[in-house]
Formats: sequence, structure tokens, C-alpha cells
Amino acid sequence: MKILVLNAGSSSQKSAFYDLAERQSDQPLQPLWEAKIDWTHREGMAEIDVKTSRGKTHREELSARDRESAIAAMFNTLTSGETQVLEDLSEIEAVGHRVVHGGQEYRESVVITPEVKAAIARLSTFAPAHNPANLEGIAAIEHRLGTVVPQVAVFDTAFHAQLPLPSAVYPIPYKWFEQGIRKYGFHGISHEYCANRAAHLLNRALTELKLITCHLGNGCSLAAIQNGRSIDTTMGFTPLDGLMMGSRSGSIDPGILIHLMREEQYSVDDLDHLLNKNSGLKGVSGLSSDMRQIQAAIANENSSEAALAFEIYIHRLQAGIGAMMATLRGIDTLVFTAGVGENNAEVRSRTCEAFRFLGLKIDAEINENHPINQDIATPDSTVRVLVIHTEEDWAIAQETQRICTV
Ligand SMILES: Nc1ncnc2c1ncn2[C@@H]1O[C@H](COP(=O)(O)OP(=O)(O)O)[C@@H](O)[C@H]1O
Ligand SMILES: CC(=O)OP(=O)(O)O
Ligand SMILES: [Mg+2]
Repeated sequence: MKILVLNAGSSSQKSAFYDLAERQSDQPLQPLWEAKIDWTHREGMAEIDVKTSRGKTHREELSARDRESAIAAMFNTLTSGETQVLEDLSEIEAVGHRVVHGGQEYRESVVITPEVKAAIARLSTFAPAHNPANLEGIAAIEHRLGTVVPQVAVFDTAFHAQLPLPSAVYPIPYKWFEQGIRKYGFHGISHEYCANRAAHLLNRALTELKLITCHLGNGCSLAAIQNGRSIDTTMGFTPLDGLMMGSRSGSIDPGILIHLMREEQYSVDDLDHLLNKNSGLKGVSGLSSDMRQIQAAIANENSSEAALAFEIYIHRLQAGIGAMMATLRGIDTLVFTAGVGENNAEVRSRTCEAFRFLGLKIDAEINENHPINQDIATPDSTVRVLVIHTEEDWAIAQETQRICTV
């Protein structure tokens, strides 16, 4: 089955094209074509980066702020130029979308219908940086391929749908929970993929592992996984809760919001913007939401603001992992994944330092040099520590095929 995957983020649009008929082993299939549109690169511009499994690449910059025209340009690279892998877009048999918020209604992947689109739109208020982008991606496909090609929504909330009540219910009036104000959790596609991959790499049954997965990208979250299920996670009602992130605050005392609204006349939109876009690494450092830039500012400019931002990030990550260990009553395996988790040896080693007292030890050389899809713990470590390349797109492609063939 030929499947296109769209993974829309707040500031980027990743896409991948797979021919699932080509799969020959139990390893994740590599996409024949993959593309990323990045809007953060230069003000008012979209940068499109394309690569194929045959080593062809293409880069172009467009003065396109809107997703629709950038997606159109990206699609052109599927059917023309050096990166062409299809004669015509009509060869695509199904499209899978990562949809960030599925709310209470959607606990499993579904074929997208007008009703599903209406629900994604309704839930946009809970994930304003993500759900509208998903809808634009769905519309762009309909525009080109019509409604004959099935589109499937794979929800980032689904993996956490069975959180035990003490984790899912906030200590606020209970009727709010009945109105849907509860912990949903996000990055579920990645947490679930990494849990399965960890079991595979360790040659253990997933059901016998107590896992903590650390998804550290622009958005960051932890999941505590037992019996293959998420039993706790750090993101909540929205993707703003929990760990410190690139530009999101993570958990802060809600009293701060009350104070700012009452004493400083902050509006709802001011707070939304400040907490989602201007907090986290960016807010503390005053420099950037990108961990590479934070570390460059520490190394090259001796920036004390960047150094503090880094220390808060580590402190909160260590504390979050400690909390997940308590929920799990232990830990067998710690997993690092996503942009920072996969690429940043210092974040991994600093995080692990806190758990030396448990006998968790990592091998400095493997951590620095060969971490991807490896166990970076020393042989005598009491906890396995894996770095896993998350393959959200591959997971979405498999799920899309499953839904389209049932
Ligand atoms: N090759 C790399 N080396 C170091 N850090 C990286 C690398 N690639 C990405 N990152 C870091 O990962 C973060 C972005 O993660 P990513 O998973 O790509 O985010 P998202 O999918 O949420 O957009 C940034 O802070 C960036 O600094
Ligand atoms: C849910 C979420 O935070 O996603 P991302 O990390 O892609 O922004
Ligand atoms: Mg991501």
C-alpha cells in the first residue's frame, strides 16, 4: 500500500511517503521520500527540504506563510524533479495524519469524515498550535486528491486514553472532569513506538517492562509505561503542561496566572502567547528555543541566562523522571528520543547523573559516539538506558494501513 504521512507541528510540517509492499524485515521501513517545511528559518519564508531513499535532495525557499501553498510546492517534489518518486499523486492509496488532540471522543485511529474534521476543529481550542495545522493538511489533501482517497487520523492522545483516574483527574471540582477537563497526554505515537522498539531492542516482552520514555523535541514529555500501557505522563489537558520545553513553560504555579491577570491586567491572549511561545528555554535565555543555540551561547558567549535555562531544563527533567519512577514502583528501562533526546549527549548524561544512587550508569563513550538505537548503559547498570530514533511517521503509516484494511 502506498501511503503518504503528514505530521504537522506548530512551526514545521513533516511528510513521508512509504510503499509498505517493500517491507521485508521487522525493521522500520525507511520512507521513499521525506520532506520538511520549516517556517522558523526566516521571517515570512518557508524552507522546504526534501530527500529520497535514493539519496536525492532538494531545498527551496518560498515566500509562503500559508501552509496550503507550501504544501503544494512540497507535493510537486513527489511527482517532478530529482526527488520524483511518483508519476502522479493519484498513485497515493491512503493518507495518514498525526492529529495532536483527539479529546474524549477519539481514543483510536479513525478514517477522517466530515464529523471527525468537525471534532478536530472543536478540539483546536485545546491544542491551538497543532489541531488547526492538522485541518489545513487534511484540506490540502482533499483539494488535490478529492475525497476518494481515505485519510486516517492517528491521535497523539490515544496511547494515554487509559490513564488511571488518579493520574487523569485534576484535583479541582469533579464536575470539571465530567466536562472533559482532564489529563489527556500527548506525543503518544512516539511514546508507544519507542516502548515497542525498546522491547524489541532488549529482546524482552513489552508487558514485563517498566519503562520511562523521554520525548525531548520542541515539545517535551515523559510517559511511564507498564504492561505496554501509559499509566502516567507529564503533558496534561493541553501540550503546555509538564516539562520545560523549547518555548513552552511546562508546569508553573497557576497562582502566577491569577496574579498577572489581577494585578497586571494580562489578557488571555497575552498569557497564551507568553506561555506557549515565549517561555521555556527561549523565555529564560532570551535567546532561542533551540537547544543547540542554548549550548552554543553557553560555550561561546559564556551566557549565564542560557546556562540557567539549561539547568532548569535538566532539573525539571530529573524531577519528572523521579516522579514517574514512583508511579511505576521502579524502572527497568529509560528511553531518550526526539531531537534533543536523540542528539544531545550532555542532556542524557546530566539527566542520568541524578539516578546514580540507584545504580544507573551510562557508558560515556557510547553515549557520545554511537547512541542511536543502542543501550548506552554500562553492563553493570541496574537500569537499561536506550536512545531510540523515534519513527512517528512510520508508526502512522502502519496504523493507516491497518485502519484501511480492516
Ligand atoms: N542534530 C541535532 N543535534 C542536536 N540537537 C538537535 C539536532 N536536531 C534537533 N535537535 C534539537 O531538537 C529540538 C527539536 O526537536 P524535534 O524533535 O525536531 O522537534 P519537533 O518535532 O517538536 O519540531 C531542538 O531543540 C534542536 O536543538
Ligand atoms: C504535542 C506536541 O507538543 O507536539 P510537538 O512536540 O510536535 O510540538
Ligand atoms: Mg516532534
